Amino acid sequence: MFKGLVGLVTGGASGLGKATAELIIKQGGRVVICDLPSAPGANTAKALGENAAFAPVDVTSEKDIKNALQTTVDKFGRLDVAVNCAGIASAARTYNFKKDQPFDLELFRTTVEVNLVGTFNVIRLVAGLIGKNAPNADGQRGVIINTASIAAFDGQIGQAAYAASKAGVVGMTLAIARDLSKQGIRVVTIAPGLFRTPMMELLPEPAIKQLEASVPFPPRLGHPHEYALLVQSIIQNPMLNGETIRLDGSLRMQP
Ligand SMILES: NC(=O)c1ccc[n+]([C@@H]2O[C@H](COP(=O)([O-])OP(=O)(O)OC[C@H]3O[C@@H](n4cnc5c(N)ncnc54)[C@H](O)[C@@H]3O)[C@@H](O)[C@H]2O)c1
Ligand SMILES: C[C@@H](O)[C@H]1CC[C@H]2[C@@H]3CC[C@H]4CC(=O)CC[C@]4(C)[C@H]3CC[C@]12C
Repeated sequence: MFKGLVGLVTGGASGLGKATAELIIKQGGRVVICDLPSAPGANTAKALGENAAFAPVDVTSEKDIKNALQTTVDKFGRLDVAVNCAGIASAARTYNFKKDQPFDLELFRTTVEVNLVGTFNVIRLVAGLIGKNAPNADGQRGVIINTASIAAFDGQIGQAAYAASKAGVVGMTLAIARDLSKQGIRVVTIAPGLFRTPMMELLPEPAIKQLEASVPFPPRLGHPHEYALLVQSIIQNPMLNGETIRLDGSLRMQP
């Protein structure tokens, strides 16, 4: 299905990104895993074989992403699909009245910097390489897929920074799709609900079980592979563009 396709996945050493990289390889594609130097990206790529490579990056760094794109060209000669999975999350109320403390502004800045600015940094740089591809019969040169969160719409208590960062990803999706449309590059965002990943497992198991029970159907956490299946569908369907797709078992989060 993806024979000849070259993908780049940020946050590809863990969770949803790792599942996406695994699916691209399984479907006959090649993939560059971009993740922090401290992440197990090299081992993940090694386990996936010769069609996978690791590029250590901070998504907020122009230099790192340009180096990753050079690695992509050196190893695989092109780029067709970029998937932005890199992200961080935190929980703190806007004002903690018990401790008489406002939300830490550096935490807010860092959350937006990684999740929103980092995602845009990757988009604005991968677009240049994807745009060099010869167009297919439909005029398409490639696809960029971003990861928001249902927190962009249902932001829970303690999620102001995370919700703002993810709402920004949702908000820029259509504008970027329009910017890149003449070059035949589609841009789609996925807003996942609750998925069993290391990020989710930052919560204690009882809290995870409680969140899990809140999902109408199926009443469970999503499997990272199910996120990757939506990435596959987006790649395959040329009419998907400029939209954010919730992937959440019809969950609407309570405060
Ligand atoms: N797990 C969920 O329930 C859930 C729900 C909605 C949205 N999301 C989003 O999905 C994406 C993937 O999350 P996950 O659950 O797989 O989490 P995860 O923590 O397993 O993976 C996130 C990856 O991003 C990497 N990363 C973080 N900051 C980075 C940076 N500055 N530069 C490069 N890489 C960086 C981490 O090293 C990690 O490998 C995130 O954007 C997250 O906000 C997750
Ligand atoms: C929909 C998902 O993106 C978010 C919904 C609930 C969030 C979790 C809430 C608790 C946080 C605790 C923390 O400090 C680390 C991040 C969280 C686990 C956070 C992760 C994102 C989700 C799951």
